[in-house]
Amino acid sequence: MSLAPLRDDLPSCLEPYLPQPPSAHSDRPFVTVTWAQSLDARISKGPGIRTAISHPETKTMTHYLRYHHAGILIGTGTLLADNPGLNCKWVPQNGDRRTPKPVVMDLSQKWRFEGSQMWELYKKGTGKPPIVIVLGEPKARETGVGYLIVDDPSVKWDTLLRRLRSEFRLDSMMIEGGGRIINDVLMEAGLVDSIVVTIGSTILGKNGVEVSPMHSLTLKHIRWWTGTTDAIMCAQPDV
Ligand SMILES: NC(=O)C1=CN([C@@H]2O[C@H](COP(=O)(O)OP(=O)(O)OC[C@H]3O[C@@H](n4cnc5c(N)ncnc54)[C@H](O)[C@@H]3O)[C@@H](O)[C@H]2O)C=CC1
Ligand SMILES: Nc1nc(O)c(N)c(N[C@@H]2O[C@H](COP(=O)(O)O)[C@@H](O)[C@H]2O)n1
Repeated sequence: MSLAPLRDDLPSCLEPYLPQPPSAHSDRPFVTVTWAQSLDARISKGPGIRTAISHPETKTMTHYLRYHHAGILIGTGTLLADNPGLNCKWVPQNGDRRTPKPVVMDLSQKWRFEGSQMWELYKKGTGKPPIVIVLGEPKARETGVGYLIVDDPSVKWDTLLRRLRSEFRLDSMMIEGGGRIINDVLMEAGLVDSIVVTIGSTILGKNGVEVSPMHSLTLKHIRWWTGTTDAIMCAQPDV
């Protein structure tokens, strides 16, 4: 799949929200939470249903964000439903290719790298093998895969992100979903640096997976971009 061109005005719009050099005062990565939602705040038609929301030009924006992050993290629901590639297909004019390290949650070890879309992209040389978050020792270690072993089935985001930085040197992390993960991390005070939301001109209905955290969240430094059919909102949590 080739990408639509990146719209000229997007880099300057996104620039203040891109990862900053690692802070000497923090030992967690720079964290961006990003997703594409419908007008009724749904990110898919239902659990386990891969749903296209973004217009090709906002899909390219997502790949531009992937270009600027060291890692990209998704939850088990998304991993099993979407079989995602999680690589970066956007290439700047100078040809400097970069792709993030996928980080996937698979606590109960149901997923295999071999045969997945990530594996296909890795074999083609256009994607990296993932870090898999597992509960307890991995049942089988797959070649190329890194394992982040947790001993508590309820993962603490702050601890997890710090470990991704200290053990795997990932100093910026893009969290793409799904619903449970986004709703959880948005509620963690001081954990999220930037929020980038694509709003598609579609309505997905009550059965859809919703982005709506437990409590309200105030945003600051808000910026909007409008495209052919979608809008993008960039912001920072006001904590
Ligand atoms: N439009 C968009 O931008 C995106 C849409 N999606 C869609 O979202 C849907 C999946 O969302 P969800 O079902 O909410 O799944 P999810 O991807 O958020 O994963 C939730 C699962 O991850 C595990 N998990 C999450 N937090 C955990 C924690 N703190 N400790 C331990 N385990 C934890 C649990 O197994 C939980 O059931 C799919 O339909 C997918 O297509 C996913 C990503 C982006
Ligand atoms: N930006 C965006 N727009 C949509 O309409 C989407 N459905 C998603 N989904 C996310 O992208 C992942 C798929 O990535 P690959 O194209 O396979 O690399 C999917 O797993 C969701 O995280 N994103």
